[in-house]
Amino acid sequence: MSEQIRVLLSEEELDRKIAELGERISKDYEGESVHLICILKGSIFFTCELAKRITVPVTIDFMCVSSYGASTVSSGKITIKKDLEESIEGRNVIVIEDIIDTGRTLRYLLDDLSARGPKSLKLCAMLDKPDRRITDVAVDYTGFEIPDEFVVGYGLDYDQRYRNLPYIGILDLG
Ligand SMILES: O=P(O)(O)OC[C@H]1O[C@H](OP(=O)(O)OP(=O)(O)O)[C@H](O)[C@@H]1O
Ligand SMILES: Nc1nc2[nH]cnc2c(=O)[nH]1
Repeated sequence: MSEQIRVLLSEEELDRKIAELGERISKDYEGESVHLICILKGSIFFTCELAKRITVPVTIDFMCVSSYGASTVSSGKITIKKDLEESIEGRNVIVIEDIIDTGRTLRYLLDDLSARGPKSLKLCAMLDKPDRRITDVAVDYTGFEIPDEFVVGYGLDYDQRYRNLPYIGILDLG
């Protein structure tokens, strides 16, 4: 096995960008509070770091969704594997994703969550692969646009491994 990982975004670059996003969110919600929805599993690291950089009151909940169909081919149909514990009615919700690729997951979440009556609903993604988009979805806060490469680290996995890398790397399967 000769998997190799090439650094795409260093820990320092990620730290700086997350601090910037935290500042923007804190300004946008001045005088209010925000309810962060962390989409498991990939977004755990990003959500934790971002939450630390937000200066308005923050609450956090978790949701896990997945595509189903044949094991390697997503049918594009999404199901909820773990739902939120708290109601989002009347709250300023920000959905936190590690990556937006085809856009299917965020499109589904936007439609599902907006029907639950939040006061506001915004999307925040650490990484965006615009070349892969098949459904139009507007992301309010984006960290980095990246090329169409398979990336790991900072929450992102390959077969459940590499989530703990402190940087984002391009995986070369050799
Ligand atoms: O824009 P899309 O094409 O819908 O892809 C993006 C989704 O794919 C990844 O999740 P994954 O299913 O790999 O689960 P994980 O976060 O548990 O690794 C990622 O965390 C997003 O939720
Ligand atoms: N780990 C990982 N998951 C993804 N889901 C969609 N794109 C990617 C990617 O580049 N890496």
